[in-house]
Order: sequence, then C-alpha cells, then structure tokens
Amino acid sequence: MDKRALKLRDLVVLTEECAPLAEVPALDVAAGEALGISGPSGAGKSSLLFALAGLAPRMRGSVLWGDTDLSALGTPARAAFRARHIGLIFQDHLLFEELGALANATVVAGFRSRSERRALQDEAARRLSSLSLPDDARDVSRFSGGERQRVAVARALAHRPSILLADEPTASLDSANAEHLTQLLLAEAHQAGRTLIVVSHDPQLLARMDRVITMSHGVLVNDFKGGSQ
Ligand SMILES: Nc1ncnc2c1ncn2[C@@H]1O[C@H](COP(=O)(O)OP(=O)(O)OP(=O)(O)O)[C@@H](O)[C@H]1O
Repeated sequence: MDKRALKLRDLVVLTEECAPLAEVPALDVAAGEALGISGPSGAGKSSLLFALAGLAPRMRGSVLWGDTDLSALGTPARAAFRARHIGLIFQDHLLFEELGALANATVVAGFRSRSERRALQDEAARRLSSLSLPDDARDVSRFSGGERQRVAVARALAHRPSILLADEPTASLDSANAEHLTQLLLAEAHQAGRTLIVVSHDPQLLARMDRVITMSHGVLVNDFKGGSQ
C-alpha cells in the first residue's frame, strides 16, 4: 500500500449551480494522520469530505493526494482513483440492498484484474469475519443497523486503501460499538498508515483524533492538535 498525504490549496467546493458549499484556503494532513472535522449541522463538513473523495458536484483549487490532484481529473479517472486508493464510510452506509455482505464489501471488483479480485475477495471475507459478520447469503436489507454499519466498514477497507474517509461513523452505534469502531479506525491510521479523515459530532471520537479542524458556515475556522490515545 502506498501512503498518501493530503494537501488542499484554495479549495472551494461548489454546487452544480456554482454556489459555495465549503472553502479551505490551505490544509495539510500527513500520511497516516487521523484528522477530525467538527462543526455545527450545515457547516459544510460532508461537502468537504465528498470533495476529498472526488465526489463534489464542482470544485476549484487543488485536492492533492500525494502527487495526484483530484481536481484535475475527469469523472472516470476520479472513480478509478477512488476505487484504488480511497475507502469511504458514508453516513447512511449506502449499501446495495439486494446484495449480501460479501458482494457489498467487494463492489470495487469491477476496477480490478482477475488476480487482484482474488485478493480483494480474501481481504473482504477476512474483514467481515473479524467484524463478526457471517459470510451468509442474506441480503443486507435484512441486516440490523449495527450489522449494516460493519458491512460498510468492511467495504471501505477490503481494497486496502491508503485513504480512509468516514462521515459520522459512530452516529448510529451504542457506546461500546462506537468505542470499538474508534479503536479500529485509529489502528488503521497509526498502525497501517492509512490517512484517516472523519466528520463527526461525537466529542469522544473527535478527542481521540490527532488533530481536529472546525468548519462554520462553509469555512475552515479552527485547526488544533488533539490528543489521540
Ligand atoms: N449538492 C448540493 N446542492 C445544494 N446544496 C447543498 C448540496 N450539498 C449540500 N448542500 C447544502 O450545503 C450545506 C452544507 O451541507 P453539508 O452536508 O456539507 O453540512 P454538514 O456540516 O455535513 O451538516 P451535518 O452535520 O448536518 O451533516 C447544507 O445547507 C446543505 O443543505
């Protein structure tokens, strides 16, 4: 796995109609760092996270992951970069309801060669098992909220991405499961070297990040060092 630092310069995330959603003049995140994004509802946190994944409707400025500037890529190249380098945990999971856990966890297989697909399948199965999810044939539509969350986590990690982006990952979890997921995410950053960026309202999760930035009214207003454990 290669490691990817993030460098944002003069970033403005825009709607289709070119209205500003989030602005970040400059931000640097080291490879393997755990960054939290906090701020009130509607502050532009998810819009920023989507831009970091190359999913913003429009953007100006640069989003450099290592030497790749996402803002300079067209839609297919962004999708290919995402499939190879980014693991995404969405706020509402965004699973394919009619598919099982393993099929959901291997959705990027279409971007892979045959030999890579084998490795992806193996890693997805290993992740599902370590998250205590049986590899059964049930559609995920029949899964509980906590099980769905764990499928989303397995999917984000199955292709061994260098970048892990999570939107409110602990929002629907009880405190024990939230703590378990927090530990898992931090281990992915500090032990595996994945660059971790998490949007959250959860003060316990944010307190564990290496650094937290705060968004307000679509603008980055604060950037401070936290105390991860
Ligand atoms: N594609 C879009 N077109 C128009 N407006 C949008 C679009 N995406 C987001 N918005 C608006 O931009 C604002 C910021 O949304 P965003 O989801 O980034 O906020 P947030 O800080 O993540 O909020 P929350 O904490 O409630 O999830 C909101 O008012 C939202 O309705």
